[in-house]
Amino acid sequence: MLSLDVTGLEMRFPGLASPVLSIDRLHLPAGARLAITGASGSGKSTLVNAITGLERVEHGSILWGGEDMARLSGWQRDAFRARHIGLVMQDFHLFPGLSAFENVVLPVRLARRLSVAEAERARLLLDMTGIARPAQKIETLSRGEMQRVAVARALLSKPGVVVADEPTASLDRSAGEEVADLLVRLSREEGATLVVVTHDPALSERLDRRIRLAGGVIIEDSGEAEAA
Ligand SMILES: Nc1ncnc2c1ncn2[C@@H]1O[C@H](COP(=O)(O)OP(=O)(O)OP(=O)(O)O)[C@@H](O)[C@H]1O
Repeated sequence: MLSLDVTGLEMRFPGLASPVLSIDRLHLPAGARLAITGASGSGKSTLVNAITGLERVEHGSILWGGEDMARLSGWQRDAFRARHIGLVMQDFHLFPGLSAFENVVLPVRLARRLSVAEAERARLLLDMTGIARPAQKIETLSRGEMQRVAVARALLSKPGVVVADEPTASLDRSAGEEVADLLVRLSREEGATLVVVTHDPALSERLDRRIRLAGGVIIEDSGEAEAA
């Protein structure tokens, strides 16, 4: 599992006078579980894009276990993400035409030959996420099942951190609760730090710490005392 240290982070976009994100300091110990909340436009996705390396950071540092994401080139960030960060997105990002199993192993297969141990782990993760038929075509699964496949895929390479962006937003309540359960339980069992952007109180309340953004600034932090 990886710790996170964000220092002096400022994200700006062309044409905007002020930064859309401005974070002086955010420390997350390895294995912590953080919820990022805030109104629409408050900077949640920009923060996720910065800490996962999807967006280039020009001001500040983002240390995952000591490695500064802000100093890596584009392809180095992609490699770091593939190796260390499991991503779960609101709209699943699964590939139709492929089975549940094929979706879980696709990122590995695109990078290298799938080992017997990885194939075995993919089957185990699908079992742990309650997907009974790994050969079922992904487009025939329910939305809740699709997101559970995405959770299995995120965990396949034993990432040190799992980052989920609104993972329950497009699910009904019971499917959302199942996915929330899985994310919290499996990230703990697999020893991954967990960072979740969510509007869903049922999910954020299950995490150890909540921060709230407004105008790109952290305005509430339930863990400020411990983190100081
Ligand atoms: N590429 C961009 N160019 C210009 N402005 C941007 C860009 N991306 C984001 N912004 C602006 O940055 C601010 C923060 O956006 P961001 O998507 O991070 O918010 P959010 O909290 O994730 O919102 P939501 O909950 O609606 O997804 C918004 O005002 C948005 O318009």
